[in-house]
Amino acid sequence: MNIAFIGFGGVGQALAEILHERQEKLEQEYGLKAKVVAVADKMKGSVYHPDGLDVPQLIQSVREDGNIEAYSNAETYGLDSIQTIKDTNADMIVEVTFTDVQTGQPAIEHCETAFKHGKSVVTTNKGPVALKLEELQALADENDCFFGFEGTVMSGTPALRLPKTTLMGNDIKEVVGILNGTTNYILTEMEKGFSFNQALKQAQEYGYAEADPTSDIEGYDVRYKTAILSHYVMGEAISALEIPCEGIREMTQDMIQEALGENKHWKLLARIKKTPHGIEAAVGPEKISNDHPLASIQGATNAIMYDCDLAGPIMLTGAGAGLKETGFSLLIEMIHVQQSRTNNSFIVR
Ligand SMILES: NC(=O)C1=CN([C@@H]2O[C@H](COP(=O)(O)OP(=O)(O)OC[C@H]3O[C@@H](n4cnc5c(N)ncnc54)[C@H](OP(=O)(O)O)[C@@H]3O)[C@@H](O)[C@H]2O)C=CC1
Ligand SMILES: N[C@@H](CC=O)C(=O)O
Repeated sequence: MNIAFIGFGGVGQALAEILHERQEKLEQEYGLKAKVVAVADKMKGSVYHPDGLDVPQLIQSVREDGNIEAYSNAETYGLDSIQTIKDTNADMIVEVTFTDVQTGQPAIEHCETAFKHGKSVVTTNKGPVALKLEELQALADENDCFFGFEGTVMSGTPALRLPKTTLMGNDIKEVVGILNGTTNYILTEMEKGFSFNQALKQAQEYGYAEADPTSDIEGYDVRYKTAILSHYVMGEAISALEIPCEGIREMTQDMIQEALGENKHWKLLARIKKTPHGIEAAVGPEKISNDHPLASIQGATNAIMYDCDLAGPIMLTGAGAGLKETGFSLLIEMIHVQQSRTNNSFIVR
């Protein structure tokens, strides 16, 4: 599998390191020979070598020189993201540029270009999936390509694959979840007495927050994830903009402490419900009591509850953000692609 990274920030670098560190195990256990052949980043430059790049040297160039082009053994430098997708020997495009909650660009164009050139895409970028899932999936299918996006909801915790595979046969009536690591981290830290801004700064340092954290704080990131769940898991496409959405910017220390005094916790919740008139979804802060299953979810951990008609309520909890965790969500997609290539079978989503 020849891999090209489009975007090489926290998540991209984390995945590159995982691929390098687990190289032997991936090959032995899953037959996955993953070779990083190209990286294209907006400000940090781009490198390409058809025979593969040396990952430790690549990471060193980025972290020590702040520039990918400090890497010394590439064949080609300076390709832009579209040229990297079209004109290299990569067959797996890892789209990890920032999520644009208005247009989904440039990631949508990256995905379209890849599929039109017969290349598969794995991404953690919510824009293309929330805004263009149907069109992009159709284009991928038409060109015999894979489109993987597990990490768009709850990073490395399989919030999409679990309901689509393990819970098959149930009718999922309702989904409720804490779907943003940054805001859950902020709310948890505020309960310990830290200020909103101190907690946000820490979440940014840990790599949880979006490039523009407004998206986390105002709830837009959760709104996108809610749209993805509604479409992909609940089977009805709703426009993200139609989902009523309130974030946590107005949350004060007084509100947090008052809730604690009542044995309650503020949580930013996403709710998606099947009704006779179609899907109803909303995002907003709710004060929930100590005995609510989501009340104990702390820090960047997220959780989601699927209300299944046969299996009853099922809750999944795990990382909602984090670089290694999100890198893992991309790795699992690659392993699935490799296994389906090896077995000549359909991919288990
Ligand atoms: N971090 C997390 O925990 C999670 C992140 N995600 C999603 O994963 C994606 C990546 O996240 P993360 O790595 O944390 O974000 P970063 O901001 O660290 O990295 C994004 C990278 O994309 C680059 N970039 C932006 N535009 C372009 C472009 N047009 N062409 C090439 N490169 C571009 C940026 O370049 P430069 O900085 O040089 O301008 C930056 O290096 C985002 O979409 C995010 O929403 C999803 C789940 C969890
Ligand atoms: N900024 C997001 C990252 C994952 O989608 C979050 O904090 O959850």
